[in-house]
Amino acid sequence: MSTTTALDEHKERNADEAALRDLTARVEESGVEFVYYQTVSLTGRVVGKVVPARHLRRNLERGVNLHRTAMSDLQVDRFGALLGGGTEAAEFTAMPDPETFAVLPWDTTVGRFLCRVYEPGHRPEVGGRPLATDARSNLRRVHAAFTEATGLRLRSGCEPEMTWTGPGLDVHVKPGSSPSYHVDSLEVMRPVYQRVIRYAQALGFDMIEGDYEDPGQLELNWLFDDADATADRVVTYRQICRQVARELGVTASFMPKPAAGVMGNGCHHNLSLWRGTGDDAENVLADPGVTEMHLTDLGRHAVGGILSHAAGMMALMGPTVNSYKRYWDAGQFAPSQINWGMDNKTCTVRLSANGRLECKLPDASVNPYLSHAALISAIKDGLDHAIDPGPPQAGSSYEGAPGKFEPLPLTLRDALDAFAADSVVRGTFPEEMAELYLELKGDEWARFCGHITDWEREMYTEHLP
Ligand SMILES: NC(=O)CC[C@H](N)C(=O)O
Repeated sequence: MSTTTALDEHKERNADEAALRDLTARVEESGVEFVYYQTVSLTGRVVGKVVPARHLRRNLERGVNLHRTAMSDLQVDRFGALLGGGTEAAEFTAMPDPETFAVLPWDTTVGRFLCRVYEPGHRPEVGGRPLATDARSNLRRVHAAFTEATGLRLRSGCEPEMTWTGPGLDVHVKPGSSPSYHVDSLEVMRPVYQRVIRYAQALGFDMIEGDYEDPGQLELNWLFDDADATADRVVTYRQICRQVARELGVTASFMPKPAAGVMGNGCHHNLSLWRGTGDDAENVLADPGVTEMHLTDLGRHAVGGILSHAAGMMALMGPTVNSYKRYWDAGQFAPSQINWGMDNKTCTVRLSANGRLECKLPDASVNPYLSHAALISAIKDGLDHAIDPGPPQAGSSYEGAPGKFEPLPLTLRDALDAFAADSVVRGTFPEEMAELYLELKGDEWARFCGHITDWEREMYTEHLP
């Protein structure tokens, strides 16, 4: 008995003769000699292989093998066991998506494809199925199912902030003052932002604006797009920044909260929902006839869905132990309560423009394939059940709590428990993925709990006179 698998379908699409001929000609013309076949692991790490470009046709038709440890964030847990690994040399099949071909601007002899990963054909029970822990292919499936059910597409614009440190990047900050938005601060970052913007543009980003925020913190933005494309760009953007850091001999950190008392590195997701395609597409969150800040009914329900599942999504939006320090340090424009507001930067969801919801939970260490998949499910739940988000928060959320929604979980452990308990958010992912995520992140939390910090040494050491 032979059945067509998802892997077969992907292979068939890639083997379209005319498209193959076009692409191989393009790659030849570009002068690329080496090709990265890459994807991301569950924690957002870019993984993959390099193959000489002369094997391009074969790789497009059959993919490349990727060892299972690459996709399962192999790490040693606190008992010394390997998580998600195993002793057998199981290989998955990484199939490139032809439309993602790009030439690396920092070395034009290298090209890259982004892939989706499948169980290998020879495993009878699962052979040819999408790999359950492949977040990139999961987002595409979740998004396609959402479109099928609602006729809508999620568009998203992400704003990753990050901290640059190293020789030549220090900015002197006078006590009580801030370097935010100073062009003199931006000047210090000139070698950084110029390279990042040039590389990003060469990789097809429509870069729109950038600014200097807190010490060492740079935010460079690009135009929003379909959520799948934006998630790919967030991952590529972090790759670009790491490359620029290597070239300049400095450090590029997406750590969510590098220091207390200054702003953390957020990665706000600006969301809109579109019906139709091309020039006829309309954003259903706003009524084009109304100029003052408002939401349509669908928009209100989308906010209701996001807020109802904010706690359940938190472990994906703030995926590290350090993420939670960003929410604790109230007053630094990261959310700390589950609420929404009209152009209110202290809320979980800010209506940042008519028709645009800014979800402020995600930080710069987010895996954008997980965050967008979760947001799609939360929004769908909001639309399906006409969830009312209540009135917008007026004034700062840092003082006093409006009581409609539960508080945000404020440690990774609490967030993991909320994720495990939220069947809508958890159900966005194959169970195997949800379980691996809980296992990996639970282990990260446990290792942190066992770590003795400087704060404890200072707090509990008896310094006798
Ligand atoms: N400009 C801003 O809104 C700052 C956001 C803030 N850095 C955060 O952690 O989310």
